[in-house]
This record gives sequence, structure tokens and C-alpha cells, in this order.
Amino acid sequence: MITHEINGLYAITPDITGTTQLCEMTRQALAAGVQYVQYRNKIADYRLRLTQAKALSKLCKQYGAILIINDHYDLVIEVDADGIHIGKEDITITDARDYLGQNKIIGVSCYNQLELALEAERMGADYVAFGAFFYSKTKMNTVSASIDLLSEAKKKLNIPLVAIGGITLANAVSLINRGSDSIAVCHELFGAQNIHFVVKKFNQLFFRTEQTFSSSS
Ligand SMILES: Cc1ncc(COP(=O)(O)OP(=O)(O)O)c(N)n1
Ligand SMILES: Cc1ncsc1CCOP(=O)(O)O
Ligand SMILES: [Mg+2]
Repeated sequence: MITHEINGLYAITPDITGTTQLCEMTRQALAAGVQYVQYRNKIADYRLRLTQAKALSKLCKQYGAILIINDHYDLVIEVDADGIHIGKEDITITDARDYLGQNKIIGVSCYNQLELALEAERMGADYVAFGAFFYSKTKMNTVSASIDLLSEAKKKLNIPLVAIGGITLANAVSLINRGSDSIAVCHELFGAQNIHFVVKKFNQLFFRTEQTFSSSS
């Protein structure tokens, strides 16, 4: 059974080859309070992916954080990560579940399509991701998702919603207010001069939003 309902800031690692630099940036994010990390590296070969994923797994365990691996289900087992994130070009939810079992988190990209999310929930996904909501410096050729989709999805789905794509400190609130449980961020976080500061600011956005909800209810 999955014990973690994804929420808050979800850090997506950048495409870098330097494992020491990757770990140092991730350590700063974890030390500042990041609880969810996705290891995503589109330029690494198998050996480098294994090295980096192992190092991140160790680091996340030290901080009690959840590590999700993008695309590569074999790595999840090899480094004892907490789950996988899959999209339309990756393995199916059924195959991921068969391979990983009930105790691993499966996150699924649903782009701008509510129907994909409803199907993903039926097939046993633990969270669904929508986006890109804004222009992304990290991933080219994304489809664009509207903020209204989040409110609609919030009404129809029971699993957590993650928003992704060009999310910054300035635009994140619009997504959180529309029902996004988590925001997945790469450039605004790992491209920052002060990662610690950015994590704290993102986390405050969630805290403020919760305060707003509870004071008006
Ligand atoms: C949290 C989250 N949401 C969406 C994606 C994108 O996944 P995918 O469509 O498979 O594209 P790649 O990341 O593999 O390029 C994601 N990785 N994480
Ligand atoms: C993996 C992915 N899928 C849609 S946008 C994106 C990249 C997110 O990175 P950034 O926060 O830098 O836009
Ligand atoms: Mg993918």
C-alpha cells in the first residue's frame, strides 16, 4: 500500500552529467525541505543514470524524502527508489505495476487530457500530472494545458494532481488555487542562485494557500 500522498513541491532534477554537482544541488533542496524528488536525466547513458540514481537514492533516504525515477522502471528496483513517473512514450501502468508491485508509487503524465487522467486513476496510478502550464526552459515541444483543467480534474479525480511546466514563484499560486496538490519544478529551482531560498518560498505558497482555505471555511 502507498503511504505517501504526493503534495507540495516536487523537485525535478536537471540534465547534468556531473554527479557531485547534481547531488550538491539536490542536497540543498532537501535540506531546505523538499520531500519529493524526481530523477530525470534525458542525456545520461545507462551507467551514468545508475550512478546518479544510486547517489540520489542514498541522499533522499538520509533526508527521509521520496525518490521517483523518470521513465526507467529497471532503475527503480536497482536503486530501491520509491516509484516511477511514466508518460505516453514509456511503459504502461499495467506493466509498471506488474513489474514494481503494489508498494511503489506510479505517477502518470496526462498532458492536457482529463480522459487520460480518469483512465490512469482506473488503472491504479498514484498521482497524475498535467502540463505544461507555462513555457518550459527544460522540455521542448510540450503540449499546453489550461489552468481550468485543474479545477475540472480536482472535481473528478480522487488521486493527487501534480502541475508541471515553466512553474515559477510568480505563477505557482494560480495552480495551487485551482486544485494542484503538488507542483513539479526544475528550472526555477535548480537554475536558482539560492536553492534554499526558492524551496522556502515555494513551501510558503502551499502553507499560505492552506491558511486561506481554512480561514474562509
Ligand atoms: C511530474 C511529471 N510530470 C510530467 C512529466 C513528463 O513525463 P513525460 O511526458 O514522460 O516526459 P519526460 O519527462 O519523460 O520527457 C514528468 N517527467 N514528471
Ligand atoms: C518534464 C516536463 N514535462 C512537461 S514540462 C517539463 C519540464 C519541467 O521543468 P521546468 O520546471 O523547468 O519547466
Ligand atoms: Mg517519460
